[in-house]
Order: sequence, then C-alpha cells, then structure tokens
Amino acid sequence: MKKPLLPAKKVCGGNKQITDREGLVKLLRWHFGHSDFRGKQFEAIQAVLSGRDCFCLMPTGGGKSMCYQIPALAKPGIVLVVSPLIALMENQVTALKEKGITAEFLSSTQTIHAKTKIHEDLDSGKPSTRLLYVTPELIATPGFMSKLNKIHARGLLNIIAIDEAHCISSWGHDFRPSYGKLSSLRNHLPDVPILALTATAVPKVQKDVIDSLCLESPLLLKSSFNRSNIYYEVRYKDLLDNVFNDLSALLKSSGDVCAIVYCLERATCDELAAHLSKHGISCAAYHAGINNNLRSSVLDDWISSKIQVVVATCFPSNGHYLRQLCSFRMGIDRKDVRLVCHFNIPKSMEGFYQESGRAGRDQLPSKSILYYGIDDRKRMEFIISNAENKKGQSSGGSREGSSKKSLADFKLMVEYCEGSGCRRKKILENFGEEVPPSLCKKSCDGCKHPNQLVQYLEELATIAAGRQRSGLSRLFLSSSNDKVGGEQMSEFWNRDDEVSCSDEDISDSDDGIENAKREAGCKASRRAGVNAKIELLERAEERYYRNQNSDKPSHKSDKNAITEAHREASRKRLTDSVKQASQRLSNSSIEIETSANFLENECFNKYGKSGKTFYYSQVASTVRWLATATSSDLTNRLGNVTPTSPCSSKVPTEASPTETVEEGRRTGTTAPELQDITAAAVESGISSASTPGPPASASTKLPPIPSFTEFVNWNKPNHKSRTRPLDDSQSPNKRQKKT
Ligand SMILES: Nc1ncnc2c1ncn2[C@@H]1O[C@H](COP(=O)(O)OP(=O)(O)OP(=O)(O)O)[C@@H](O)[C@H]1O
Ligand SMILES: [Mg+2]
Repeated sequence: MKKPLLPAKKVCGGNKQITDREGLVKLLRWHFGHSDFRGKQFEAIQAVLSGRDCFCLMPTGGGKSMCYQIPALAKPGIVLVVSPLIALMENQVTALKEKGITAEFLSSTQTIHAKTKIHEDLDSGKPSTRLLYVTPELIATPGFMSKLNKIHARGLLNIIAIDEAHCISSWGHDFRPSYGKLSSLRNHLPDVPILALTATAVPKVQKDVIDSLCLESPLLLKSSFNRSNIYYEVRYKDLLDNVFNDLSALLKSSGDVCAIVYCLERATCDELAAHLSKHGISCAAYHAGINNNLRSSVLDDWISSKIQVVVATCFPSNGHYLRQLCSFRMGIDRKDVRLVCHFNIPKSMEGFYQESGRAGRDQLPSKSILYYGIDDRKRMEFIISNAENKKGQSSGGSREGSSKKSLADFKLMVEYCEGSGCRRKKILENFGEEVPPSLCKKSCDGCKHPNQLVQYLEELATIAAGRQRSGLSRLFLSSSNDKVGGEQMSEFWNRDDEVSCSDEDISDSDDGIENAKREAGCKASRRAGVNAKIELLERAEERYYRNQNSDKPSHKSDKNAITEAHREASRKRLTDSVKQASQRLSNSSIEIETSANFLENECFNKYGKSGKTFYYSQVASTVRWLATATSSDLTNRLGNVTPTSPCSSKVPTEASPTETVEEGRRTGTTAPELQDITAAAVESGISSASTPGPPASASTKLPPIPSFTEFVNWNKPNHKSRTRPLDDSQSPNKRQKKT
C-alpha cells in the first residue's frame, strides 16, 4: 500500500535531524512496519548519522539496507547508494517508492526523459530525492563526480553507502573491477561518511574493503553468518533416478511455495522450467538469452507473487558473468522464499551463501537444497581452470595464483557436498567462524540423518571410482542439448558472446566510449567463429588434463596406496558388520573375526593394486551386502571360511571382466563400478571382449577416452556413429533417494 508523502515528512521531522533511538524506531515503524531494529542496525545508523565511517558485516537477509534507508529519512539531504546490479537497484527503488519514499536510480536502462528529470531534481536547491542508487561505473565518470561535488557543496550529500562492498576486493568472490574506482570517493568527498555493507567477506576481504575505501577508524560491526532458519541439504544426482522429477516432486511436496532454482546453463534453465510447468508448477526461466523486457517482467511477476518459481542462471566465474544476471543473487529481496535449489554446484562457498541466502528473509523456516553430481563437479573444475587460463593469456601475465585460489575456493564447495558432518558448520567455518556442532540443532541433513548421509557418500564414492576407472566421465557429456557447427551451442563456448554484450546491464550508457568498446568487442567475438572456439577449448581441455595429471605425480601413488592401517580399519568395520549380521540372523555359527578377515582379504585381493578408492568402495559394498544378506547368502560365501591371518593376502590375480561380474553375482557384492563399466561398454558399442575389466585387472583395456574433436563429431547429425559415451541419465546404477 502506498503511504502518503506528507505524514512521512512529519515523521522525518521536516528539516530537523533525528538521531535518538526513539525517533529512529518511529521512522522504522512508520515507513517499514517493523517494530524494532534488528541485530546491529541501530549501531550502524547511529554511526553514520554522527558522521563516522562504518563497516557492517551482516548475514544475508540481515537487514543491511535499513542501515542506509533509515538515515535517508532521518536527515534532510541525499544518501548515495552504490549497488552492483541494475535489477537490484530497480527492486529497491520500486519497493521504496511504494512506501512513499522518494528514491531514484540512474542507469542505462532508463529513458532520457526519466534521467533528465532526476538530474533536474538533483540540480535544484532542494532535491526531493532521498536515496539515489547508482552503479560503480557511473561514479567513475568525471561528469557524475562533479555533480556529486556540487551536491556536496550545497551540504546535501549525507552518506555514501557501498552495498555488496565485497565486490571491491579481488579476493572476494564477486570481484568487480569498477568497484576499485570507488576509492576516489574519499579523495573527492573526504568528509562524507562511508558505510560499507556486505554479507560475505572473509577476514582478508574485510581488510581489503576497509583499505580500498580508505575508511577512517570505521565502526566495525560484525554479526554471525549463521542463517538459523535455513535447513541445508545436499542431494546426489548420481543416486537419483531422475533429477528433474526429484525437483518437481520436492517443489510439489513443499506446497505452492516461492522458490529459486539456480542452474549453470541457460539450456538447463529452459528445460527445467518447461518440465516444472508441465507438472503444474508456476514458474519461469530467467537468463541472459531472454530479452530485457521479458526478464524484467519475470522478475516483476516473481516479486509480486504472480509466479512462484524462477529458474535462473548463476555464472561460474568471477567478474563479467556475475554482472549480467546474478540479480537473482546478491540483495534480491522477496521475503517469503521458502526454497532455494542449486541444480548445479556453485563455484564458491561465498556464492553459495549469497544464493542460498535468498531463502527465508522473513526469518521463517526455509530450505537450501543442492543437487550435486560428479560430472557437474568436473565441469566446474574445467570452467574455473579455463577461465583463469584465459584471463592469464589476455592479461599477458600469469594468473596461476588466482587460478589456484579459485580452485581452492571450489574445493571447499566440493567438501561441503562430499563430506559428512554438519553442513552449517562447514559454511560458517568458511567465513572464519568456529561454532560447536550443537549450534545446528539438526537443521541440516548431516546432523539430522548422519548414517544415511554416510551411506550416500559411500555409494557416491563407488560410482565416482567406477567412472574414473572407465574414463567416461568427460567434461562435455552431460549437456544433452549441446550441438555444434552453427546449431545450438553449449553455454561453454557461447558464454564469451554473452559476456562481452552483458555490461549494458550494469553500467551506465553515459559513458559512450565504454559502450563503443563493448560493441566492438561483441562483434569481434562473434567473428571469431565456432571453429576458433573449439580449437581454444581443445587446447584448454588438453591443458586441463595435463595439469591434472602432472599434479605432484611423485606423491600420487603414495597417496592412493593401501597401508596396513587402512586394512586394519576395514577389518574393524567388517567385523562390526559381520557381528551385526550374525545378530540380525541369530546365527551364532559364524566365525566373526575370521569371516571379517576373509572378506577384507577378498577386497584387498581384488582391488589392492588399484588403490585406496577402489579398495574402500569394495569394502563399502561388502558392508552393504552384509546388512541385507540372508543366512544362506552368508553360508554360501563364508561357509568354508577357515581361520586366516589378517595379512595372508594373496597377490591380486587377474580376472576377465566376465569372471569378475560373475564373481560379483556369486558373492552378491557386484561392485557398482563394474556395472557402470559394463553398461558403458554396451552403450559405446564396445564388444564384450574389450569390455574393461575390474580395476585389479591391469592388462584389460579401458574404453578409449574420446578427444574433444571426437566428442564434437559424435554430435554432428551425419556422423556415422552417433552413439555417445555413457551420460549420467543412462547409468544403470541409480536409485531414487528417499528423503
Ligand atoms: N528491523 C527489522 N525487523 C524486521 N524485518 C526487517 C528489519 N530490517 C529489515 N527487515 C527485513 O529483512 C529483509 C531483508 O532485508 P535486506 O534486504 O536489507 O537484507 P540484506 O542484509 O541487505 O541482505 P542481502 O545480503 O541478501 O542483500 C527485508 O525484507 C526487510 O524488510
Ligand atoms: Mg542487501
């Protein structure tokens, strides 16, 4: 409901400045309907109103905007807000206007008429604008800086608020070079207090922000990053029959709730949105392939609850990608988002925190569900390495440090998905917060269903090991719609075009030179053509594998070696499982320790040569078999067991693939990786004679790994064999995960 402007003025106290708590709370109640300040809001407001710089670190949805919106109402004059995204500015300005607060934004998306009106107001002796939102690019233009100087000279520039201030730091996950230019603000306007706000800054980034903005003895306000109302869960794509169906079932079972689904690629967004719509879910896709008008209307419809679910892209690399469309990320504020899903793994914990932080901004219980897939992980590793290498090439210098950092950031995200234990703790530790596990109160799957999670992770490890062994988990396999040669292209190589055209969304068209440069960049990029891109990617892929393989080769074998300690741990594990099986079946005739030693030896004999991963997978598989085996299964397999010494392991023998599958059937512990390999062989047309054998079988040949060109050719319509290697929707090894 619109509030009239007149009473607002009265509550503002006309030309008087309000600084006391009571008066400020009145403003909060009147304009925003909130009964009192939250967290450190009041301290931040008080600091900037008294002219002091302030660095404010509050969690996502913590209410940072209020820290500059209330001061804008408490003192006559203008609060300048620097914001990284036009959609974000639009979103806030619209919400403020609805509350009767005079707020404006300046950007390239406005008509000349609208811009002129705003400039006229700013130039007038008594501007009605209370909050002026601008992009960092506009601040960097001399014309706008001189305008700010004029406003300041008239005593009307009260505060400069830098929202999403982590964008200033190259150590931050959303680094924006144009944010670096904000350091000139202090030089030009030395006595205007600066308020820096962010939800995602590790200590190094915090220092970087303070130094870059030249904050003087700022008041440091830091709150916990914990979002206690968000339940965190990871679902494993490789263990699900159909991820699309799982997501639609999840959304349906949650009721007609408001949700955001983040995907890596546009094609996935479109497919997913179509799938969800088909299943009666009110949703729309939101990405760079959609024209500006449609995108705005999707955003409007979602904000105004006309549609409940938005399926949006989130980009994997720093800089450019983020600018375009992560408007469904930083700062977007619809209070009742109950569910945030990541359909692909994000590239960093900070990004994940920002995105999942769109949930539950009304503090009510909400969920963050991440769908994790092994192929997704590989793709993201490739994207990060490729992006960094490219940056290195274009800057003429080595970006090795930056690449390592990005990969290290991503590793934390992988650990979040692949580790057992409390997810919340992992998030908070990423931001340097040490917390006891009890803090979570079972509000993540790791704390709520620890055993189930361990089981899933074991299954996942088995599948991953199988894929790695078969060499089929290549980077380009999972995007079913990717075609090349003038047809629809993968987001992988299409992304460049998108990037070079995308700045328009964030920067200001006042800067004609920049626009011309962008245009030129766009055209040149298109001219480069598909072939050049493919060549580039081929080289990048080669480099990627070379780097992977050359990564400390001397330690690799050591790391994967099975030590006596590993074997002892497995024996213990198997002893427990045999014990449980004998209790479950009330079968006291089983020689527990001897049987466990026998089983461990079996695992070691089969997979000892192949390394820890395979060996552990086989142990896990045996444990699972023990959990469900019948008495006769046990008798068949362990009946002839005679006491053996734990270390009496045989030298692994070579078995033919068929023998091994047979062996698996006989023992009931068919290693899932064998099933994968066999299926892969069938799928790729490899005859049973050349079907890859079990890992211990060193002489058995693996199916060849396709080169990038081969992969591309597979996709060409008239290629003689259109059969593609196994993709994850074809894995025989899936089963629906019950949640
Ligand atoms: N004192 C308060 N009491 C109740 N609700 C509040 C209060 N202050 C802010 N809010 C509400 O909290 C929600 C989140 O606020 P806001 O968008 O400012 O968060 P933020 O800290 O900027 O988050 P992000 O980092 O995601 O941008 C908004 O819907 C806002 O109306
Ligand atoms: Mg915000």
